Amino acid sequence: MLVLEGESSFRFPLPTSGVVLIGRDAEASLRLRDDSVSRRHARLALQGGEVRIIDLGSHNGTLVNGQRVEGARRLASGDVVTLGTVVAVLRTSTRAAATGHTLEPDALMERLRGEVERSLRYGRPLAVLSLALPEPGTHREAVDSVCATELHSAEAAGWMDAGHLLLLLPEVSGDAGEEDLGERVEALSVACPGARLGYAVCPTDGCDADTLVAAARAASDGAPPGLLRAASDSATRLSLGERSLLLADPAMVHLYSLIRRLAASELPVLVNGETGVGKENAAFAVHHWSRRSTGPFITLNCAAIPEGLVESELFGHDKGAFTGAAAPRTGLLESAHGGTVFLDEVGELPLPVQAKLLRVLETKRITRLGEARERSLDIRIVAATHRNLEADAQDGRFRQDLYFRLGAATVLLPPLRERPREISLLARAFLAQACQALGRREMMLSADTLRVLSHYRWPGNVRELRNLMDFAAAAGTGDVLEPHHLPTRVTGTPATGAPAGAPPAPAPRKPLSEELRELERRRMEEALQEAEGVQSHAAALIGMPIRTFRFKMRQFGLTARGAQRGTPSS
Ligand SMILES: Nc1ncnc2c1ncn2[C@@H]1O[C@H](COP(=O)(O)OP(=O)(O)OP(=O)(O)O)[C@@H](O)[C@H]1O
Repeated sequence: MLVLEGESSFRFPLPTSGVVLIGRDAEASLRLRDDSVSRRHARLALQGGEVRIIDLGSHNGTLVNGQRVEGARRLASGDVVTLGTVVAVLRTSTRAAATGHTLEPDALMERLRGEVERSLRYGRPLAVLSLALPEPGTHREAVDSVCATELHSAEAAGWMDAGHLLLLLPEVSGDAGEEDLGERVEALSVACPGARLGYAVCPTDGCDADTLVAAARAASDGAPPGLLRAASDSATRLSLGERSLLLADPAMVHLYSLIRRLAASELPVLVNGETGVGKENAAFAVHHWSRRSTGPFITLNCAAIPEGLVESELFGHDKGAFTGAAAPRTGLLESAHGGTVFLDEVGELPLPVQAKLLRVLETKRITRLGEARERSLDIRIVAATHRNLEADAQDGRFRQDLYFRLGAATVLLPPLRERPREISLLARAFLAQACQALGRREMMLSADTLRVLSHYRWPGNVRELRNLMDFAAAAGTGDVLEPHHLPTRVTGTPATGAPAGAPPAPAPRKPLSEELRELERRRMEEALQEAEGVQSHAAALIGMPIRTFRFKMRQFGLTARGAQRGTPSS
């Protein structure tokens, strides 16, 4: 029920059954302040989806749609109730009862999987709203009652555990100011003061049910009490000097708090993970958050240096130490004095160099090649590898004592494919950066592209994603990045190749979904022009629900006047 009192309006969620006392009385369930309202003004009786209002002998009377209520009067959705100068509008009865919406967790997830599929296939909006109770188990009845009165028939809700309710909201895009989401949030906040709410939308925050639920839950858990947070706002941006990192996956967030703790110690750290996963960033974070942050951060990729040169690179040499050593040279370890050395691909270090490195770490002293004197050295080592160093140490490919020394603290970074929440987030951030660097207009990722990216295995991890977005920004001509702009290794579409002398192959076809989307975009543009930019008219012209129309306008980068922000590249 929407209540308008004085200068403000608020929503008052009605229970499915029971009695609601309306008035200025401290005991009234719907407590009003206006002097025109009697202390015990009226009573609502709710049962089996039916709502009746009874005037309790109020001084100024109760009216329904302008008619004075005598005795009990049944209310229908949309009825306007006047209590003194306070007005209340009822919205109910077209909604199904609570039991129809509240599902068991498994059934809810099954339903969400279906909704995600539908959303991706037809480009329809879908939002997942998570509510975290202030105390598990409290306010459940009030929240259930809101679900019963507020959910449309296509929507569903369910308790995922004692403290979290999940709502599936098809056709809700989660846009700022969107009435549908706002109303739900307001009603839930009234029913459960202090509840934290978060939402995720498909495909921006995830292209599968589990990712969306995780994103919505993370957003609700991170929201301040009584407030709503979007999953897209719940990512953490870490600024490490000139480096900027985006973290959204809970595992990554926890790993970076571990790194922050480790940074405070002087322990060597071993970072493990596939290529391009962000190992150097993690190593830099150790340095940045340590007392050494004002000292140098020196990187050596052990795999990139010819075996014969590694030793002199690391330890330095005296003049004439070997053929070609025309002048004395400071090694990398020495030049990192007071700071941190990042030894990337440490597993590739030759065994004799490993022995020498271990000695340096143990004695904190270094001897240049060809020199007899030792110099004291104050460095911290952060090493990284994509290999299983423990297995290498067991098999004798890596010195066990050095492995124990370097791996005193180990940080294992998960591959990008295991952080689905971060794929779309990083893709959008990298694409925006690349467009800015090229001085070109911003590009958007279509829903299909997000889906393709979320299903790709990312063998090159974050680096591959960054390179891909750089390529897309440089090569793409339109404002929307579609799957056919991506390399075939990513889309999985086999390249079409014809043997020499064969008749010319027909023009490669685009997937039907893309052709349909282009047709849809064209029709929407035409409709917008015909309706002279009035969106509701344009939507009506092509028989599209206005909310879907608005959602797709943003997806396609269409403006209200029907002028496209750029020509689609095809
Ligand atoms: N969370 C993140 N946010 C933003 N950029 C990231 C993130 N993680 C990695 N990157 C970027 O991805 C690229 C690869 O990261 P990085 O060099 O740290 O990976 P790596 O694991 O050390 O790679 P390699 O195995 O090749 O040494 C870099 O451009 C880095 O800035």
